[in-house]
Amino acid sequence: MARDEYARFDRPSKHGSRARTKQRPEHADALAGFVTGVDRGRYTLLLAEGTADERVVLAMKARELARTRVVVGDRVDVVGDTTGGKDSLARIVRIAERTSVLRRTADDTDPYERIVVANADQLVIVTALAQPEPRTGMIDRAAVAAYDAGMDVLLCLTKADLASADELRGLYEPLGVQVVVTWPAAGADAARVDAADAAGARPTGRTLDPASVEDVRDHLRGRVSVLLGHSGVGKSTLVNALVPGARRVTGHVNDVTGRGRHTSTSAVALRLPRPDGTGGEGWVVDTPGVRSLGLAHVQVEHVLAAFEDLDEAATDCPRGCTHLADAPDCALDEWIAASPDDETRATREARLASFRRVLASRTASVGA
Ligand SMILES: Nc1nc2c(ncn2[C@@H]2O[C@H](COP(=O)(O)OP(=O)(O)OP(=O)(O)O)[C@@H](O)[C@H]2O)c(=O)[nH]1
Ligand SMILES: [Zn+2]
Repeated sequence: MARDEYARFDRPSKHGSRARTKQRPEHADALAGFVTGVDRGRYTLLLAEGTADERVVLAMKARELARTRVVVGDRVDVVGDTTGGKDSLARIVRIAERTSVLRRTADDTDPYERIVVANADQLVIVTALAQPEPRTGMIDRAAVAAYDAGMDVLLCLTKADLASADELRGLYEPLGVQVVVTWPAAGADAARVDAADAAGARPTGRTLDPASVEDVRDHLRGRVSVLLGHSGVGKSTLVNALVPGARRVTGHVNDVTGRGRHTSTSAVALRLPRPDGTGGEGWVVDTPGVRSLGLAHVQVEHVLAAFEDLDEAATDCPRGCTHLADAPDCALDEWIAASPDDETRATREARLASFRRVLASRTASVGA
């Protein structure tokens, strides 16, 4: 097991992060890079982002980092051949302190929860409204993992042409989860795509309604967002709509394109292009193969911290309170009782019910 997987992780403070680096200031000439892909010990980095010198560089880890995991989203320092030329290989010598870490669950082949993405701001839970049916247990668990990591949650509901989003909105909006909805563009394309789908050709080039895609883009702008979703929910369709020509821009060997299936199970960061095609306005990290996120390490207090009002109300809870519905003397029940009027009470009740449902999913069996 890599030691850093279990190194203590300090949540970034809402009042600014403490930038400190433990490493000695060697390699003063090192350049800063952003890890966009990892493939068998080779790291794809973007250097000089947003400048005329911006380039994609392939790198390996320096020997002193042999036992340290470098993941997509990491901010690193590199030395050596940083030209990005053909056959060039740079060396990663430092990893910046992470502001967040998102872990995938342990599974049969690997008993450890591993970090899959570092420094992400937001988790985008992509869920189809039908085909396949939405599973709130999975959404709840993903939300808990995100809140524990100090990330925001965006619920992206796809296939709105097939079913209404009202019910899911009602479940998650009380939590303060942002909800966006996508659906296919109307027109001749739809018939062609349906025929291709019926013939089993995939992934298809289904075109999403441009306004619905813009709405998603508005929520991603300027942030690092991790996209998580089960197979078939339309995640590839969405990524292709958000990042046309992703392969060309990022130069990955294992990224997502409109023409092939995922060939890798590793995460990859794709840059959201600006409308004029210059530079980027945020990153979307696709996580093929990640089915659910790790919850074993989750601390209730971390999750609670994501909800300011509940966090404040819970200061009167008994020591070690689980804050769940069956918790004796939980101050959150008192908070409801103390509502100044009926409307506030209804709002608080919905919020607490959502919070408790999400929190309870932590201990529910996987695959709920
Ligand atoms: N009706 C409908 N179908 C959609 C929509 N978006 C995507 N699809 C279809 O849903 C199926 C799955 O879409 P993908 O984009 O391949 O889904 P995915 O989540 O990437 O799944 P994997 O490729 O298995 O990881 C395809 O047949 C799409 O054409 C939508 O908004 N409405
Ligand atoms: Zn409590």
